[in-house]
Amino acid sequence: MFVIRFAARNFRNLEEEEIFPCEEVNVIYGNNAQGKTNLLEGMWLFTGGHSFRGAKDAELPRIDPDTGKNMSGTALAMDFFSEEREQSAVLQIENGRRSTDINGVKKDAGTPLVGKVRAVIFSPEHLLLVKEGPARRRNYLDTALCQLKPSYAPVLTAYRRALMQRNALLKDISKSAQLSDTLAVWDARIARLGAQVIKERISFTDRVAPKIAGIYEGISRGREKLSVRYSPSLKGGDTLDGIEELFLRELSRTVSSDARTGFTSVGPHRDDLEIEIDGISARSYGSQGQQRSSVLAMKLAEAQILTELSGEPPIVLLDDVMSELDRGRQDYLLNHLKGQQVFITCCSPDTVELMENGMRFRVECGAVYPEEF
Ligand SMILES: Nc1ncnc2c1ncn2[C@@H]1O[C@H](COP(=O)(O)OP(=O)(O)OP(=O)(O)O)[C@@H](O)[C@H]1O
Repeated sequence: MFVIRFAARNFRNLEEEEIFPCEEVNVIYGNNAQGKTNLLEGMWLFTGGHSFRGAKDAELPRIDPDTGKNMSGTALAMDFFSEEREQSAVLQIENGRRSTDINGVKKDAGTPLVGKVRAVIFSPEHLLLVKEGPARRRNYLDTALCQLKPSYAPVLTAYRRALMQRNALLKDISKSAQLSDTLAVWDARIARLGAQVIKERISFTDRVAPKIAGIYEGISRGREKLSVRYSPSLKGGDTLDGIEELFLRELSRTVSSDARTGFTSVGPHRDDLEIEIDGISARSYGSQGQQRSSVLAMKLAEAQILTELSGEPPIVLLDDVMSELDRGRQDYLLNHLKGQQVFITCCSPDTVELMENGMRFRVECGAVYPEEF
């Protein structure tokens, strides 16, 4: 899919702006705090999700510089090509509430947009995927899997609920020992559901890992190798039954220490995705540029998976991705991402000069100026 036209009115610092991007790479550049990210944020909202910056809807309308209050009439519009036809959507935000108009059908909510416009976003916050602890990496796998396989979400939710119940029971067992009989019921449930979660995550990782490796090879110009591997807290067990059996054994082996802490110490909620560059941990040893490149590769691989899923590539939004990348890596992003529409924000006009094709837009004080090559 691709965006044909995007317009914003009274959104953040954008008063009344409209762009007609190209189908390939679009660079949005300008000094700090001019409105580049605001533009990407506006486009992202058409996925039906929350702001990728964690902003509340009430923060999105333009603040009147005279009164300091939110202005009314905040609206975003997007014409896009998807499912072999031109479509249009309008998103209005008033008093912290969203309403939509999709191809002329009005709805009093933002949710009807979900699945209409598909996008992948990289923002500086996503660097935590490599820099922080395993929870963010598990979340990367779970989010992708929920999109890829609708049957995964209920299994994951049921696992989390069962885990909470078991943890609550563990805390009570320390006060009344006869409750330990009930534990077996939860152990059986957790082992069955947890085995499914692990199995799905392993097969997703096997599917996405070669894509991530291939993209990283392109970004680093073949100089470095990135590998991602699922790292389960339960070692061994290949089949669903095998993992379930192993899980049950481990739950019973760790029960006394778990009862002391009130927390289940083994299972998919403790697993990780190992990310290594040339055989060493990207988290512990990776440079800023390597960590950035790793997350980018993971995000671009997510776009490839979404393409396989829906039959058309999502739009790719890359916010502030260029800093800390050398010219070779910048060149890859500007000139070698083919077959999908990309929006990249950056500050430096020097970076823009590397572009061989595509469109560029300069942003200044909330105004967007398309520029000729
Ligand atoms: N609701 C709002 N109303 C008016 N202005 C806003 C609103 N929200 C944010 N801004 C202004 O938008 C500007 C920030 O825009 P944005 O985050 O897009 O910057 P940017 O161009 O991406 O900068 P950087 O390169 O530093 O990331 C700031 O000047 C901020 O005050």
